[in-house]
Amino acid sequence: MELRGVSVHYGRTCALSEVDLTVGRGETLALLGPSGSGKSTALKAIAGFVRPSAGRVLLDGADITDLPPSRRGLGVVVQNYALFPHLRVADNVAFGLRARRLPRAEVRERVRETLELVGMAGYARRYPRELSGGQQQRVAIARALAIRPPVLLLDEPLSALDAALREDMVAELLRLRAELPDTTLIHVTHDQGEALALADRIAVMRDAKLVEAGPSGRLYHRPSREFTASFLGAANLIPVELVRHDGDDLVTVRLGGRELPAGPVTGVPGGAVALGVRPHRLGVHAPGRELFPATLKGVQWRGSGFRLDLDLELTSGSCPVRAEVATVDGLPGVGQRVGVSIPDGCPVVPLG
Ligand SMILES: Nc1ncnc2c1ncn2[C@@H]1O[C@H](COP(=O)(O)OP(=O)(O)OP(=O)(O)O)[C@@H](O)[C@H]1O
Repeated sequence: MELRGVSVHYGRTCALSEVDLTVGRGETLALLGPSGSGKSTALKAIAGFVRPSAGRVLLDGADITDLPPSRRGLGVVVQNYALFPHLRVADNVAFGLRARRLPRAEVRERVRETLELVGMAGYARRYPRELSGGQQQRVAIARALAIRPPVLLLDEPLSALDAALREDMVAELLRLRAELPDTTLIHVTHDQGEALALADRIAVMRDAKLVEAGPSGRLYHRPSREFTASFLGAANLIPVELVRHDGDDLVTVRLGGRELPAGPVTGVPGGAVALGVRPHRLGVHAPGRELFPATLKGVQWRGSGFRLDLDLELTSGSCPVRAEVATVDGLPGVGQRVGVSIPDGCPVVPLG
């Protein structure tokens, strides 16, 4: 599946701006970004629900930009499942097969197989209203998969479910993916955990543009853009000065008058840079000579640990950061000064 320079406008709103993106066969891609960044619009352009104002959509090298959705042969699952309420589960799943005029015996067999695939074999005769939200979502996925589409498009398929059910469904989607190794999955989400759990590659979107796309591990560990570092893994971005390159992609940076080994560094030009430090990698202690001085601004207990809001004191001014720690025993109270440790080897990203 390929998008080549695809733009979409709704009236005067530009919802997608010159997006280039390729997804390989059998690959799972997450389109990740904040609300309104254009993720759903990108999915709709692939499905054929909106017409690009520029660019082309290709499937297996063939240009499908001008084909109506029904002739693209793709599977689509949207946020609120949209099952046909007056049809039983089996008839919902059979819908696309009957539209393709498959023989009855084949339809019956395919429905049985597909319901089994999503763990809903025992529910064929129920109506959608007799199912839970998670079960309805499984049926919606079965309905999209029944025609064995080469590409399955999922638009926030888990957003209507509660947190526990969402985690079960992530496990379910992973299992499904293993059973359908040739099916390409494109998954729209604003949840970075879901994207990291499910996707081989992630495409990060912001303000109608593709910020960066790449293998999930690379994007998490070596983001090359500030927005990727902060959105994927909620890294603190601490402005630093680049002192020197130490070979490969390692560097030395200066922070608060001290030098610190850092990297990987990806695609940093001459401009301003920041250290991307995940909240769980910051250490917070009583003040000490080897530590960076900070003020403790707030403490939130999160059950499994604490979230601390701090103001890191730098020569250039203060920088708000967030830390996640297991305990606050021995720490001064809110409003007091603390010491922060920053590990070596944090990624460096260009600012802006
Ligand atoms: N039918 C429409 N008419 C006008 N503007 C639209 C329409 N659909 C979306 N938009 C606008 O286009 C932009 C991108 O919307 P889109 O739904 O693609 O974002 P998204 O990243 O999927 O957001 P969310 O996570 O909230 O669903 C937004 O500014 C939105 O307000």
